[in-house]
Amino acid sequence: MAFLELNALTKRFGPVTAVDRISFNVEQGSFVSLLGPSGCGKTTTLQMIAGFENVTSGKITLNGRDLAGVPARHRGLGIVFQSYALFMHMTTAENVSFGLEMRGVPGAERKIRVARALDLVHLSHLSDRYPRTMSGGQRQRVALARALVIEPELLLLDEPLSNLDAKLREEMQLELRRIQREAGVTTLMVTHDQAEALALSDRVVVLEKGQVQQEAAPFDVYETPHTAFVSSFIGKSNTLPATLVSGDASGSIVECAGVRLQAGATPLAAGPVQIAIRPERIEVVDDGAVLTGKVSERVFLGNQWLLTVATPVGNLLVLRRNAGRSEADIGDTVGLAFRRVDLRILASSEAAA
Ligand SMILES: Nc1ncnc2c1ncn2[C@@H]1O[C@H](COP(=O)(O)OP(=O)(O)OP(=O)(O)O)[C@@H](O)[C@H]1O
Repeated sequence: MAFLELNALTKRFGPVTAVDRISFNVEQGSFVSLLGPSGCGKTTTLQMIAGFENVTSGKITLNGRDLAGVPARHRGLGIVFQSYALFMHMTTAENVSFGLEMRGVPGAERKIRVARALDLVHLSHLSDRYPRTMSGGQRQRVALARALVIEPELLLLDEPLSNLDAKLREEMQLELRRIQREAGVTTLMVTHDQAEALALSDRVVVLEKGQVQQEAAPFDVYETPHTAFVSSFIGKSNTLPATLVSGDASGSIVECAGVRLQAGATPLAAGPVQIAIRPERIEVVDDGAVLTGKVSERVFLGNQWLLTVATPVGNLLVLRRNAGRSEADIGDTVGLAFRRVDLRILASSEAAA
């Protein structure tokens, strides 16, 4: 039995089904992200686990315990929200200590546990400071220490880094992972940021319109997306409508805008499909081009160039590593090539509907 189990969890607000029969597991000690666009039901799912929102149907089991009817304060959870909601009139140490006081933990033990939690988040030197005198990243650490000091069975994070600027956010991602590992706490994080989910998680659960689209390790979600939605939501992807002419476990042939292309393996039957290829899997080549096209846009990203190439099958994004020399320019004709396995066949959304 998994540590946290969601079984056909459903939430309806009147006619709106916000969460639609969601099922997934979280193993003890692991870090799982619930990832999806705005309005897909992430926060509602988290709120049901936390006990802040009633469940319409389905079941949540934590460490073998059915959470139905268990009030939020008895669920043993640590929670960090997007706005850290620190007590502004309390110092760092007082903020962290508060939850222990509420639970009647004696003073001497409180002191030891607060010191340990502050040490974990590297904030021991700021224990007497007030939140208003601290940076966003430091406040975020206080919020984490406050959630962890009660030694929760499960840590719930709702967009915990989204108030931080880009650079700090990257730093805090690494910190969050270190803290989670050191504390050994089972963690479920809600985010709309795919890069954050990939960087932090052991497993990613991708949600769309209240339903689980895919649940897998970050590498697998990126490399083998199950649907066109997952393919385009996680990383950049060129996704085009096509017709599957023939295909099996060894490879396939597709037709896209009248052009026949070799593609990867597929279990799907001949008919309408979508094809998807990552921009970094397309090479610009002098010989052996699969497609030829004209560069219509060029963006310099520092470590990479992002080209848009108008080809007979449509516009394709092509990502090239910056090797310290100039890149094909707007108006240039370029040859493009890719491995057939990198051209993935996905069920067309019309066919799947
Ligand atoms: N209290 C409510 N009453 C009615 N509808 C609600 C309520 N809370 C959420 N919803 C609806 O449920 C759906 C899912 O909302 P939810 O907040 O869970 O999405 P989300 O994925 O967390 O989005 P975001 O990233 O924007 O917070 C949305 O259509 C939302 O409008």
